[in-house]
Amino acid sequence: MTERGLLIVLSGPSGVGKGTVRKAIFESEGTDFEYSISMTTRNMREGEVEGVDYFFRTREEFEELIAAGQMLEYAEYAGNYYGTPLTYVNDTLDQGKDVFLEIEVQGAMKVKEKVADGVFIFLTPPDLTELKSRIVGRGTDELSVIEERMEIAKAEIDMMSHYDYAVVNDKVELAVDRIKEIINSEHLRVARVIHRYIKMIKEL
Ligand SMILES: Nc1nc2c(ncn2[C@@H]2O[C@H](COP(=O)(O)OP(=O)(O)O)[C@@H](O)[C@H]2O)c(=O)[nH]1
Ligand SMILES: Nc1ncnc2c1ncn2[C@@H]1O[C@H](COP(=O)(O)OP(=O)(O)O)[C@@H](O)[C@H]1O
Repeated sequence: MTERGLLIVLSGPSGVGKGTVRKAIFESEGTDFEYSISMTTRNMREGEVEGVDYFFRTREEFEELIAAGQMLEYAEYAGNYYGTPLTYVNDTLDQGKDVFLEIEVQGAMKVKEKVADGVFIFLTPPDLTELKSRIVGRGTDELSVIEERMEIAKAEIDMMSHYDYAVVNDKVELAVDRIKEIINSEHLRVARVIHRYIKMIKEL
């Protein structure tokens, strides 16, 4: 039997840089894990590609998949559904490959209930002033929405203690290196190494 892969969950408040750091991780050298493409009901943005950035679906289609038990987790965020298709994650882990999710906090907490041995990483801003300037700098939100997002972000930051690791996103390259180091060290945890040895011994 193949050893199951690791499920790695990167989460954190809106605007902290999850998407930016995730893309930088996948563009960097020496990463050997699979990205789980999420499903969403939000409109496709310019430059986005179906099946690359997201699987874009209608609310009805999304709700059918929820009802059929086909989502590992989902959350409603800014008026749209976002979720992780279950089959891809399960099949890929079963093949012994690591799977990487980049999702918001509510969804990450649901995954934690289901996959206790996942690696849960919380990306934090250096401070709240910097978080606000990143949300403002993105230029997609009006002032009232920014204030609302900041309130949500504070509540999200309160969830940090439920995670295994907190990584500061001060500089993207540093955050990428820290996350890669965490994943490498998780592979070296005694329980996983013992499992690998037992398997090797059985194959002798
Ligand atoms: N729960 C959950 N959140 C997701 C999923 N995919 C993306 N998200 C999160 O949904 C939020 C909104 O994503 P998006 O609309 O792409 O906007 P942006 O990342 O804020 O530019 C981000 O915090 C993502 O991390 C998913 O499958 N499940
Ligand atoms: N380490 C960083 N330093 C400065 N700006 C950053 C950093 N990481 C991300 N950003 C910027 O912050 C904004 C929010 O990043 P984004 O990846 O969209 O966040 P999230 O996916 O968490 O909502 C973007 O404009 C992005 O370019």
